[in-house]
Amino acid sequence: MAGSSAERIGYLTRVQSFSACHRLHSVHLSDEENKEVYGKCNNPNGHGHNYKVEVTVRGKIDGVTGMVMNLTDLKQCIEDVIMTPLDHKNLDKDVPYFANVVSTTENLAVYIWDNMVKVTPPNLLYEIKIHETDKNIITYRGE
Ligand SMILES: Nc1nc2c(c(=O)[nH]1)N=C([C@H](O)[C@H](O)COP(=O)(O)OP(=O)(O)OP(=O)(O)O)CN2
Ligand SMILES: [Zn+2]
Repeated sequence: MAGSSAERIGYLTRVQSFSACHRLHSVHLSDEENKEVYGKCNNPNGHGHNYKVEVTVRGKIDGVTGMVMNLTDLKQCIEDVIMTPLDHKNLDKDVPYFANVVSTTENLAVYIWDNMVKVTPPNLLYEIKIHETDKNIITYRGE
C-alpha cells in the first residue's frame, strides 16, 4: 500500500460562524464594580458579535479512509454543539450555562470544549479557537 507504515498524525479544522449577543456582567460583582470592570460591555441592553469558531481535532490519518475524522461528522457535531444552542441567541438569557458564568470569549471556548468533547471520538478534540472580533481571538485546548 502506498505511503509509509509509520503513523501519520493530522490536525483537521472546521470553521463555523454564528451570531449572538451578550453582556459582560458578573453575578459576583456589584453593579458599580461591573461597570468598572467591563465598561461599555456591561451595557444592560448588551451587544452582538459575529463569532467565528475554529474546531480542531488531532489524530492518526486512517490508512484505509485517509481521514482523521469524517468532516461530515464534525460538521454535525458543530451543528449540535454550536449552531443549535448559540446561533442567534442571547448567550446570557438563552444558554443556561451563562446564567451565572460571564459570557467572555474565554468562557465561551470552555463551554464549547466541554460540550464538543462529549460528542467527538475519544482523545481527538485538540483545540477551540474563537474570533470574537477581527482583533480578539481566544484559543483553548482543554487545560
Ligand atoms: N478577556 C476578555 N476581554 C474582553 C472580552 C472577552 O471576551 N475576554 N470581551 C469584550 C467585549 O465582549 C467586547 O465586545 C469586545 O471588546 P472590544 O475589544 O472593545 O471590541 P473591538 O475589538 O471590536 O473594539 P475595538 O475598538 O476595535 O478594539 C471586552 N473585553
Ligand atoms: Zn462582546
